[in-house]
Amino acid sequence: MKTSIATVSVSGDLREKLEAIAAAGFDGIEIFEQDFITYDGSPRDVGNMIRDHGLEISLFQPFRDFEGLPEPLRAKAFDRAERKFDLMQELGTDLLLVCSSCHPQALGGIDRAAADFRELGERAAKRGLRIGYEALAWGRHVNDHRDAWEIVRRADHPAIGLILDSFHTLGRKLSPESIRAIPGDKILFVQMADAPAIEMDLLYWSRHFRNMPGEGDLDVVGFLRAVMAAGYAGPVSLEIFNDHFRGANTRQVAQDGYRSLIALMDDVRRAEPDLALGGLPELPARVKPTGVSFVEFASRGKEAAALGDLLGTLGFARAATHRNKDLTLWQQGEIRIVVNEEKEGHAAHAFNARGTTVCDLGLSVSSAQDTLTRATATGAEAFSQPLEIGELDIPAIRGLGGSVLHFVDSATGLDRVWEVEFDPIPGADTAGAGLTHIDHIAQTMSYEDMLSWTLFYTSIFEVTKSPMVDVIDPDGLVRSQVIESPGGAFRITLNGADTHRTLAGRFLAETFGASVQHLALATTDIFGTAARLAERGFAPLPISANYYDDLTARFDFPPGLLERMKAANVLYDRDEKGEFFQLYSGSFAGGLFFEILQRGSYAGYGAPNAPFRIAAQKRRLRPKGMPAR
Ligand SMILES: O=C(O)c1ccc(O)c(O)c1
Ligand SMILES: [Mg+2]
Repeated sequence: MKTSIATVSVSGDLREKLEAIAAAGFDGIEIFEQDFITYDGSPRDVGNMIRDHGLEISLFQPFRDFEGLPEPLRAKAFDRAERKFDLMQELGTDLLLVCSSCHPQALGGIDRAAADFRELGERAAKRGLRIGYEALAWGRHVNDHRDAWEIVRRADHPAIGLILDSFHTLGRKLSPESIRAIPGDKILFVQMADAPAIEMDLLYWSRHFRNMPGEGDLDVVGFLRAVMAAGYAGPVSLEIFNDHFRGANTRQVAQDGYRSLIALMDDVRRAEPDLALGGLPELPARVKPTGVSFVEFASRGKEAAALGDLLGTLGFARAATHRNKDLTLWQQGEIRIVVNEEKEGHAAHAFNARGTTVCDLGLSVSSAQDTLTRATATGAEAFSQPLEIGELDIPAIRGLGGSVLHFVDSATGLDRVWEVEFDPIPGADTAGAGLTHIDHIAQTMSYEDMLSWTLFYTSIFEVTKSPMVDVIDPDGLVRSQVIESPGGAFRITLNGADTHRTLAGRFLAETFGASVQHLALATTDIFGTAARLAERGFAPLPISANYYDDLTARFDFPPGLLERMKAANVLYDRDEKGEFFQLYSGSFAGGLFFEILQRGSYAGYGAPNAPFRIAAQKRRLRPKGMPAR
């Protein structure tokens, strides 16, 4: 299975596109006519430049409004095709994509179209070229792959075949199952695209909202399964028209594309084990995360002391120090927070760039090595630092935003790192204020990066993603999406900020693009924990009295509960499964904060409370006595 991508899918000029596509690992490209025309170089030079990047030209496209035309338009269409054949031969590609006609004068009729294609096939064959016919979802007469196939079948010419595009089939809610019956060698090319489930005009949806397989809501795996089951053996290509991608970082989009394609082909291979799908790298199945092993802050000096004070008021105990490095382990229940004050290495760089920041996350997984193998096979960069004697080699990769993700398992003893590399501090009370484990980690990013991050997690781990929800900040919108493992042992919330004026956007600006903005720590007794935190001098985020007045209007509470929540600045929500309580710390280090929650069987994240929490945080940011802007 060779990989390919249409040049329209990434930003930049043709040379920038090729560099990024080649660096990401693709075997070939579909050259979009527009990208060729806007480039200042002869077709031969362009062909050579593409091959110099180690890429094949899998296809040239699109050729529009060909079939079903009355004379003299018909003759003109053939002349146009001959000009494109010349160009293809100079470029060095043998396959042309013809998309179904949208021409106002195009006539219907399967036999008429088949006759046109037979003649085009004759002309193409003379030059050793091939033609693939694709049904656009909005084609004038042909907008269904089954009709396109019937035309190809009746054209009955060796140089004429079918091109399938997942968007045009799935976007129209057509079942891909009929593809299984098409002879595989008559399918000349396959384009893959996903899209978010939004009701809108098909053409507009396709040209602006397509995204990488796995980033949207279409059943792209079901589609490609049907194609492979038909016996298709050609390249699997991405053709993504997306407004954000057109303006985004070229390399990032190309890398995301490669990641999505490898994960997709692997899903198909697993779903159709009887098919021999050659040429795909062996990679382990998605790995199940079983929790968060540790969160590591880069900090130093006074900032580290302030962070330590805050951790102390939250009930954490200094539990151990590293034998070789300037690392302190703070622990409470199963929660481990490492404070790294090293002057060299990754954490030092993170601190120098951003101040106190979460520089590393340790995830507990079933197999650390499998996680590393799968992550690097899908394009992640392995990360390592020099080890001293007695230190464990914990597999790690670079996450997005420059952070590092470590994978810890018990099978190979990596979870013993605390005993192996650290000296315990005697008498540490790790029961603390009753915080038991990390419920979730909240990562903030610019909205444009959200699809990337979601794909990163969903392609490596066995997790599901929730629908995106809007969180209203007084100064803008933040979009939030949850990634969680089955059973919820591992949960990440991704928050995409549109502007620098939102709390999330401000955090990004102040920290130069850090990612972890808050850690949510679980207790089974929110009021008991709140009381113990108060004893330690913890100052919760004050919540307005109006919030509690509104709560009484929305919910019925047993006597006394509302007063207890109000006194402890506890926020409340409820779903069919249970009740949810949360309270927050103030912010530190450019906008980091902690959340403390009691969830029981409640499945959400308190989204209805987010606007009130954000408003409360913003009130505290404003200097005293300053009116609201
Ligand atoms: O939007 C279009 O016109 C268009 C062109 C070529 C394609 O392969 C396609 O899927 C869509
Ligand atoms: Mg297409």
